[in-house]
Amino acid sequence: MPMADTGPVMDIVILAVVIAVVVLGALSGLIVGSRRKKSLPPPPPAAPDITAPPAEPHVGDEAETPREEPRRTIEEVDLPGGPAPVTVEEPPIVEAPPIEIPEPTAGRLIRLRARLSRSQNALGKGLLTLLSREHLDEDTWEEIEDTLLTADVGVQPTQELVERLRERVKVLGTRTPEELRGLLRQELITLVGPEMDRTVHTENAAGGPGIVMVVGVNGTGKTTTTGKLARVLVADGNTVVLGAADTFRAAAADQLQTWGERVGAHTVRGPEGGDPASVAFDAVKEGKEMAADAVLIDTAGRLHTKTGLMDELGKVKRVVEKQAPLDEVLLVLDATTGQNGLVQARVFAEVVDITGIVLTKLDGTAKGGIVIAVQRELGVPVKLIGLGEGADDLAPFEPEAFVDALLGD
Ligand SMILES: Nc1nc2c(ncn2[C@@H]2O[C@H](COP(=O)(O)OP(=O)(O)OP(=O)(O)O)[C@@H](O)[C@H]2O)c(=O)[nH]1
Repeated sequence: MPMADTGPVMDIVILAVVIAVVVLGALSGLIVGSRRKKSLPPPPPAAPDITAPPAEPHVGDEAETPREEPRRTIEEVDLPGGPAPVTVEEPPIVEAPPIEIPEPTAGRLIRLRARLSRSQNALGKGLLTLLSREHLDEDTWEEIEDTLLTADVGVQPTQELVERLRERVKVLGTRTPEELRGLLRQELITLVGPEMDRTVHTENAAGGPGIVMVVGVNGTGKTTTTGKLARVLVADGNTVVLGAADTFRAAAADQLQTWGERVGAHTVRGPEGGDPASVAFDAVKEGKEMAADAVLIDTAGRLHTKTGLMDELGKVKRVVEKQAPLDEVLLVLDATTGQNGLVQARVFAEVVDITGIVLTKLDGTAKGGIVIAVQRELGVPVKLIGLGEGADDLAPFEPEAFVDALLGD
């Protein structure tokens, strides 16, 4: 058989075998590669598993130097035994609010007399002008009566005053302006009641702090008056503890505390809406522990229902009196509310035994005669009067100085 015929066939067979070997080799390489890949450990998670529970801290964890810590240079590193740099830490300067020195109480009414100018014009000057008329006829006396009524003196006191004036003018005969002024002054002072005890009782017979409860409708100036009274007492050399028993409004307690801080008086307060009686109790307790001269208790004055008010004030009073009797119960009335003020006075007098009245806002009214009317209504003296929003605009009430201020110079 000739060799030339089988040559090309053999070439093809050889080529096919070579290709088969190469393909098999490549395939087996791929399989091994993929097996290797599958056997590699899974890569660590990029971020810690936040769903896992937090690991317990281990001893020494905190000792690790945080990466963020700046590298220290050799100069900054302490050598053992070397002098440690002394870093003196300045204590933070906490500035205590400056304690104010309130104005002395003596002569306050005289200083503030000009504040009564509206009452002065309506009452004092009005009456003096009428009395200076040439003929004091019936009409003039009626006008005098009207003037007194308009200034809220009240019906009964007005009639008394007019009667007495008429009588004395008739008896006296002569009527110089000075004489008339003198007569009016005397009669007004008599009407105001110079003999009444107007001391704000802050001394306790048993030697503990005097306990003063301040009551009145919200908005009359009750909290402000409690704060101002604290100043009056501090000005007279007393130490005072304030009880913010008006827990109905948190702002009222803040307001009282601010008043106290200004004169260095400690304020006892409770949670908003808390029990007023327990605040009052604590205030008296702390006042005793601190050996304070006086404890002033500011109360809430919601007049929604008389029963509610009675319950609340009655409870405060009872709870306080478990420790010591009340020395003073001051009713705060807004002089600008006129007859409404008298209605309030009646309600409060039924609830607690009022021992003194504070008439506020007398600076903004022509109705200074309310002093006379309210005393008549309650049979209780006006002890303090408010003549402005300033911290020391609360004056002890002095009948003579008051009448002089009404009549002007
Ligand atoms: N012009 C004048 N304003 C006064 C006087 N006394 C108090 N006031 C003002 O009356 C407003 C009411 O006073 P407060 O002391 O907040 O009244 P409150 O009765 O305690 O009422 P609550 O705080 O709601 O319980 C305030 O703006 C006081 O500055 C006063 O004698 N003259």
